[in-house]
Amino acid sequence: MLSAESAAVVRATLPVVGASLDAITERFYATMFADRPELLDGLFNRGNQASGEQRKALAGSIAAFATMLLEHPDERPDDLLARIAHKHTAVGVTDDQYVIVHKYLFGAIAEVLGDAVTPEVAAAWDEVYWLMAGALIAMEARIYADAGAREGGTWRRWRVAARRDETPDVVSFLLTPVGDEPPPPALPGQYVSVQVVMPDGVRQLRQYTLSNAGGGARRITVKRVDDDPAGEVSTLLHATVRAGDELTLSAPFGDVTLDDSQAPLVLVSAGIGCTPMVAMLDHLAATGSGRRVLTLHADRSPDRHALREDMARLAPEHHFWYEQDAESPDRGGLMDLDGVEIPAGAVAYLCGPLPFMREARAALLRAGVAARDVHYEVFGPDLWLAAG
Ligand SMILES: NC(=O)C1=CN([C@@H]2O[C@H](COP(=O)(O)OP(=O)(O)OC[C@H]3O[C@@H](n4cnc5c(N)ncnc54)[C@H](O)[C@@H]3O)[C@@H](O)[C@H]2O)C=CC1
Repeated sequence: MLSAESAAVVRATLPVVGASLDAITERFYATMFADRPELLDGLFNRGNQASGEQRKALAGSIAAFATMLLEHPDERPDDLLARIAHKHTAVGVTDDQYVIVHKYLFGAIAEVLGDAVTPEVAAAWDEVYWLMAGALIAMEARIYADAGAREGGTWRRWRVAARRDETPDVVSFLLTPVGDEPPPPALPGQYVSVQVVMPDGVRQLRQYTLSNAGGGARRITVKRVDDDPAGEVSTLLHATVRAGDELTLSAPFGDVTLDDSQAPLVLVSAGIGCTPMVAMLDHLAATGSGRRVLTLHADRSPDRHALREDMARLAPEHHFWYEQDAESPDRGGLMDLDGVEIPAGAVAYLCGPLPFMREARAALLRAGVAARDVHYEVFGPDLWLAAG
């Protein structure tokens, strides 16, 4: 909880800090990477750096955290922090990196805001930073322990047992662990980081949701993204990885996982957002679940619908929408819940492009699903902006 003195200072300075956050975070990353270029090798996503997405995410998260501390001084936004903590553990963040970030972030604040940063102002924002960092460090320690791993050290090698081209731009890799050590368990809905060495020698990581229940062999399903620097890892995996190759994967992380109640489920996805849904369906089938599951998926066309056969086989009660080439009983156009009976008391999971998720969430709320029962995760660093 923020001290009363700091709360007053943070409240008074939030408008000016908030208005300068973009400049502050730009300066922060520039100075940190100039001094510590090794952080760009195997930790930060350079595509998101180039586009400014990471900067906006950091600025958004600080502003959101400070605002929540002021509005709800007795609560900690654990749900939002947990989302970040899982992403951090998936890339291997370690405690000491919070000290590095602190140094460059507060250097940037002093540089951008100049004389406005009195010792009182610096101390109050320092308290905000360490409240957030302390909560994340504690959560990350627990998540690493649950994954049976040392801090930052969940990487292990997996062999590509099979490569399957699903659609013109989506490929699945079926992976088996290298060595005898049993892999940490995966929950349906979780993702792994894949670490690759790019042609220029720099290591890059990306997260991919597991697209099967992940007993012995784990599957990831990757869409090629040609027109965005952040897509360089997916495109490299498509172009170069074949059966017999090895890949470096983190343990599975992510807190949007299938709940274990008996409430009816509604799985709502579009495009490559099919992956967690197929993992959940695979898990329900593997465990002989008797739960009612309604699966709804929208895509460009049947040919572009990755894992279409798996989804149809594992989801007896499903509706598919296609913008092109829809054939009955599938429907044409974008997803439209008119005429779809949503079971009472349902728990819903959403995954797909952000505008799709916004529409789908609103439609589910109109159909009577409680807001607390609609679960989703935004891929990439725009997490907080979407949450706010
Ligand atoms: N949870 C997340 O954050 C996810 C994010 N994405 C991101 O979204 C981007 C596009 O994903 P793709 O699989 O290529 O999707 P896509 O562009 O192929 O679209 C798939 C389907 O989503 C639906 N859709 C798209 N925009 C919509 C809108 N404004 N309103 C209603 N329905 C809409 C349409 O039915 C479309 O056929 C990717 O760059 C990916 O990173 C994708 C999946 C999950």
